[in-house]
Amino acid sequence: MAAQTETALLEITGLRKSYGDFEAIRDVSVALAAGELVCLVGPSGCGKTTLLKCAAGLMRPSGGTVTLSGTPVTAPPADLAVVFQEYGRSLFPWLTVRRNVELPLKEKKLGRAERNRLIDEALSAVGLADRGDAYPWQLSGGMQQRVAIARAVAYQPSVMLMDEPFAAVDAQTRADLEDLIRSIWQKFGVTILFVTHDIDEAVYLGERVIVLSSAPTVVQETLSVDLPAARDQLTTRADPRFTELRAHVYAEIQAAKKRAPAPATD
Ligand SMILES: Nc1ncnc2c1ncn2[C@@H]1O[C@H](COP(=O)(O)OP(=O)(O)OP(=O)(O)O)[C@@H](O)[C@H]1O
Repeated sequence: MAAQTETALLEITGLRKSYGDFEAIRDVSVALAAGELVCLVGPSGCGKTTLLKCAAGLMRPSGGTVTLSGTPVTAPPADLAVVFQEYGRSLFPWLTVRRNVELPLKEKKLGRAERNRLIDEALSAVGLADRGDAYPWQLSGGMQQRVAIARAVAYQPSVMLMDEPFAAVDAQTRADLEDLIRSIWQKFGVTILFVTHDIDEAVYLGERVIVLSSAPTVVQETLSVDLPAARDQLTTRADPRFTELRAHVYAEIQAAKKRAPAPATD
């Protein structure tokens, strides 16, 4: 663990969060090395969104620390992007796809040519090179989520935090978007922390899967996903090792749901 800490890009240490008397997160430590793709799963209501908001500097934890490249995160850092589940609410309907992707780039002091290059590259990475002039409401849900992903990619963050980004799309689109995330991760080398309640998705996407307990939440287990890096919806999901890993994570989550929380130590 010590070696990982030394090289961590995003480091969450001893994180705690209570809402009034309700103890949501008791003690969570997660460290991501640069270029890792890590999935976070846990029972419903265990605090996945809370954890991500604290990691993004959008919410102040009750205790513990978050650092990005060694710098404490107390507000949303410039080199971090978040993709939320509700793409419908994260895109501006009165702006075209291009303008939506461009919006956060305006904060960076870039020339127009460079800005356009980043927008083009991001839209083509998500397969929307020819839809730049469309408005979000003219696109399907899956396409709108691609726009939200393109916006994050164009921003060139060192870390992308994704909060159940595919929960609201149909199964076929979801499979396509999962493959899109793997390809973006491989192409841009971005570090990704991906939150999902879907066990299959976590195992399919992640190089590591972190299983959280029920609230008050602790890390129940960290699992290394020893599947080949080149993943494919048919062959990977038919791989006996995939089945083993998903059964293991499923059992861990069931155990987490049944386990009575330990009394607080402080
Ligand atoms: N602003 C708030 N005030 C009070 N309680 C809250 C608040 N936000 C979240 N909670 C509670 O904290 C716990 C964790 O919520 P959170 O949304 O982080 O969980 P989650 O794991 O993302 O849930 P899900 O899997 O259902 O999306 C839940 O019990 C929730 O009811």
